[in-house]
Amino acid sequence: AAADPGNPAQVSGGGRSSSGDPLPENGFAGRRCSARGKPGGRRRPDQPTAELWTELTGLVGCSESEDGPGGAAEGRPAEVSLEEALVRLAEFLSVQLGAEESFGNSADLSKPGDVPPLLTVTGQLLALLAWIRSPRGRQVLPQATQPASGVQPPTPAGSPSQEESPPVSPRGEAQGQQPPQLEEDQRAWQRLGQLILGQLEELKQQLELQEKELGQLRVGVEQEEAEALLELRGRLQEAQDTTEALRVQLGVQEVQLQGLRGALRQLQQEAEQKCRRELQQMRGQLAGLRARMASLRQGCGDLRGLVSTFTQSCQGSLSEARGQVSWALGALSAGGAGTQLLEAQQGPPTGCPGRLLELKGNIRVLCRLRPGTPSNLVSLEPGPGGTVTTCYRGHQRRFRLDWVFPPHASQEEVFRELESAVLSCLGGYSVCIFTYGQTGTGKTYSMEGPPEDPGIAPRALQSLFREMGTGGQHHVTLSMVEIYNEAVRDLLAPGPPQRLAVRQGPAGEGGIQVAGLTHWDVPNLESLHQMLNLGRSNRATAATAMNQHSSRSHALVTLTLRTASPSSGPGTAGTLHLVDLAGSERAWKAGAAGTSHEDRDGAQRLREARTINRSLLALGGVMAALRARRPHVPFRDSQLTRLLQPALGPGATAVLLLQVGPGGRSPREGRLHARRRPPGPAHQRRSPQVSTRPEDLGETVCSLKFAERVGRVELGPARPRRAPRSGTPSSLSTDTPLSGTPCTATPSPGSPPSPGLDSGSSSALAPPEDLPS
Ligand SMILES: Nc1ncnc2c1ncn2[C@@H]1O[C@H](COP(=O)(O)OP(=O)(O)OP(=O)(O)O)[C@@H](O)[C@H]1O
Repeated sequence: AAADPGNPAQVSGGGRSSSGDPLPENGFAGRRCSARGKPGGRRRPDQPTAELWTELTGLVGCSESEDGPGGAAEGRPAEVSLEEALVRLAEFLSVQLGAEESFGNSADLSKPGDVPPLLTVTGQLLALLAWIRSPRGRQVLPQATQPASGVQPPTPAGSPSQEESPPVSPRGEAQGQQPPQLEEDQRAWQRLGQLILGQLEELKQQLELQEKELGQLRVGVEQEEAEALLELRGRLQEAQDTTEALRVQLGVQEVQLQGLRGALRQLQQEAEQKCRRELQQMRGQLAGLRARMASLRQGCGDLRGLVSTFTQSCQGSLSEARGQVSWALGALSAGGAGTQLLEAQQGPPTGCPGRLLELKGNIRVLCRLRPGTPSNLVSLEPGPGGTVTTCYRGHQRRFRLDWVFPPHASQEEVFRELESAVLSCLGGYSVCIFTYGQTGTGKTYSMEGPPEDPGIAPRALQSLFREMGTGGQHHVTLSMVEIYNEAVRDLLAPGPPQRLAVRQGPAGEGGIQVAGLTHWDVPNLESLHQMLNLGRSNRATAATAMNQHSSRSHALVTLTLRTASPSSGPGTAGTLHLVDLAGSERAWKAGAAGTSHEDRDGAQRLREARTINRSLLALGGVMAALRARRPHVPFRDSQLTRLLQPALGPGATAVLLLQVGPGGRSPREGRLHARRRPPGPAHQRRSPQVSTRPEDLGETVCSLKFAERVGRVELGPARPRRAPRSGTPSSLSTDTPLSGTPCTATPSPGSPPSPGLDSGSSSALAPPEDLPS
């Protein structure tokens, strides 16, 4: 149809040649050739629009050449029908339209002026195709293969009508005798062809334009793509670098995290351990505080007791003073004031020591720690109202005592605390000082002490004699006994120590009596020391001879101090008991026999331990009864308590010095110690090193318990005693002055008393005739 716009017959595919037409040169024939050269006749996607156009026009040319007479017979390209050509053109245009739309050049069909020519042309082609395929078209079209067929395709204006057009005759005839209708048709065809050609031209230009734009777009897109690709690659590289760096950082941070976690775990563990430790410490402190509170409560109770005792004592003293004053006034008014006042003045001295004693209380428990005591086992708060804390089998226990001496306390310091009690004997008070504790804890050291550093006994005697002066107002007597396996032996008796009988005194006289006990008059300090040495040597000799150990027996020294009574006055009789108690070891320990040849010794030790324990238990029982103010006090349960009855009776003062040390000797050690121990004063002996076994601490705890119990005992206010009018010395009895052998003779100074001693009276050591039965 494009080949010759002025010839509609060519468009309809009439079998004429296109001679003189410039288009068929590159028409369908060429297209056919290229279609053959390319299998399938498919158009390449990159084929430019100009080529397509050429191909299209070539198609029309081919069609025309095919229509020529005999053209197909000589190997010419196959005929293309008009319909096929139109179909292909429509296809092509619709593809083009699709391409335009895909570039976003879709037309706005609502405005008729904006409808693109390509769409109009395509629409007209489709209308033509529809007409060709319609029954009318099919009827007409075979005739239309001839130029004279008179086929009239539909025009945009709707003319000419197919029905009205006359039948098309062959071309030869039509050229000769063309009816006016046919001419009309031809003109219509020409107009249509021109219209189509114009539109195709316009289409071609648009296509070219679009191709150009497409090319530019492609280049732009490719450049953009390349740039974007480059940018993306750059970003990818950056991202990879960043990822790598982050990975490294992550690794480092993971390592740091691990370290931190480990540190955290360690910190947690440390904190837990610290918390546990602190908790334990706090528990210990709490337990200590509780114990302290309990002891404070107890101390409070004691203090109350002391206050009431003090009040009673004050009232007693006041009434006594009132009585004395009224008696003195009465005596004065009676006219015999001179002599009686003198006698009254010689009544019981109520000086400083006595009053101090009353204030301090009549049962006092002091504690002395031996040097070398491990502080992890026994710790203390020294001083008045001090405490001793033991740590035994993981349990801490605190004991409050009246006074606690530290390990470095001197003998002088210890005695200073006891001096007032000792001197109160001069005022008629009865004072008893015990040393109590395990073997090897320093009982003998504290009581006797070495010569260069004397203990309580020598200092007490010295102090008493210094206080008495040389006035000769006091009459001093001395007795010394030992209790071994419940046997009482007189250590000052002439000859080997004899067993003595202890009896209750006659009814009404009270107290106890020791038959045959020797009492020595002591004129001065030197004589006293000689007598004491005699007693110690007797004890040591006995221990050696009988395989005994001094610490397996209790030793009692009794000093009686009577004021020389004026003829009309009663005077006073004070007593000082110095008691070195046996070691407080338990029986199982003492009885733990070693080898077979030592079995006899073991049995002996066991018996000793039992009797010692029995006597100490009895002492504890007496203390408990006194504390509970029971009407019956079991003084008769042991020889020890019987002998101590006057010292623990009403109005007496008792001071218990508890010795605490690292532990005693084992029985085996004790035995060896006993065998090796030479006779002589205790201070001349050297005790072996004591053991520091923690299990020995059990003994210390028991001793402390005992001491604490004793500390709670109340004996009532201390009272001075009047000397009996009979003139006999008072020793172990309070109510009954006579309880032993009165000594009138005094051993000469410088020579210790002995059976052969002639000190002016041979009867001095003889058993008294008035010995109580
Ligand atoms: N405070 C102290 N300072 C220095 N040494 C002491 C002290 N206390 C005790 N000792 C020493 O400890 C050792 C044992 O003391 P001591 O013999 O007095 O004990 P003990 O309890 O009387 O024993 P035993 O019951 O066997 O007689 C002695 O060598 C003594 O010198």
